[in-house]
Amino acid sequence: MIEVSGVAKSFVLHNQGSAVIPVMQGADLAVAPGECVALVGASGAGKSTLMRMIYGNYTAQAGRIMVGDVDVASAPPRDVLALRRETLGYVSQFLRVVPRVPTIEVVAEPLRAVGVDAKQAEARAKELLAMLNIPERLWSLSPTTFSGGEQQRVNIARGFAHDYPALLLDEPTASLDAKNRSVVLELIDRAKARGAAIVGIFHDEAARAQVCDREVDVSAFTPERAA
Ligand SMILES: Nc1ncnc2c1ncn2[C@@H]1O[C@H](COP(=O)(O)OP(=O)(O)OP(=O)(O)O)[C@@H](O)[C@H]1O
Repeated sequence: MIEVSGVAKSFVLHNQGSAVIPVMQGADLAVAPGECVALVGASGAGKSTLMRMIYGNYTAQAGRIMVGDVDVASAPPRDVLALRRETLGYVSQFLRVVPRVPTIEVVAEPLRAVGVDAKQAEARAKELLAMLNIPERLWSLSPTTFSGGEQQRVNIARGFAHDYPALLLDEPTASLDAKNRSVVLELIDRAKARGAAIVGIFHDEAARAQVCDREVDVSAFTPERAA
C-alpha cells in the first residue's frame, strides 16, 4: 500500500548561501495493508522528513513514493490533495484548525469531504470524541482554547474519523494519560484489523512494541552510511 524506493532528499538553505544539506539517500520502505511500521533512529536521522515526504509536504529529489497507485514524489498537487482526502490520513502532533469551527465539525469534516452525510458524520465524530474522553460540553466549542492534551485527542479523533487505507502517525500517544493512550492504541489496532497500512513515529517504546509489526531504522538512509 505504501512503497518508498530509492528516495533522496537534500535541503537547500537559501538564507545561508544556498548551502545544500543532503539528509537522505536510497530510502526504501514497504508497508502492506494491515501492517504498522515504526520509523526509528536517533534524533535528526530523518524520521519526520521521510514522513513528510510520504505526505507530500516535502519534495523528494529522487525515487518513488507510491501510496496506492499515486506516486507522491511526482504527482501534481491536485492528485496529492485527492489522495489526502480519500486514501492517506495524517495524525500530526499538533492540531491546526480554522478558528471558530466547533470541535464536532472539526472531527466530522474528513468524513464530509468524502461524501458521508452530515448525520452519519456527526454520529461518528461523537463516538470518537466520547471514546477519547472529550467532555460533551466542549463539543460545540472551537478546540483552539483547549488544553494541549485535549487538542491532541481532537486531532486523533479527526485522523481516525475516515477509514483511510493508509495512515501516518507522528507521536500519536505523546502527552496522553494512560487511559487515553490505551484508547489510541486500540484505534490503531482497529485500523490495522480493517487493513490500513500505517507508518508511525513513536518515542513511546511500549506503545511501539504493542502496535508495530516492524521497525525501520532511517539512519540506514543517511548519505554518509548509504551504500
Ligand atoms: N526544513 C528543513 N530545512 C533544513 N533542514 C531540515 C529541515 N527539516 C529537517 N532538516 C534536517 O534534516 C535532518 C533530519 O531531521 P528530522 O526532523 O527528519 O529528524 P528526526 O529523525 O525526525 O528527529 P527527531 O527525532 O529529533 O524529531 C536534520 O539534520 C534536520 O536538521
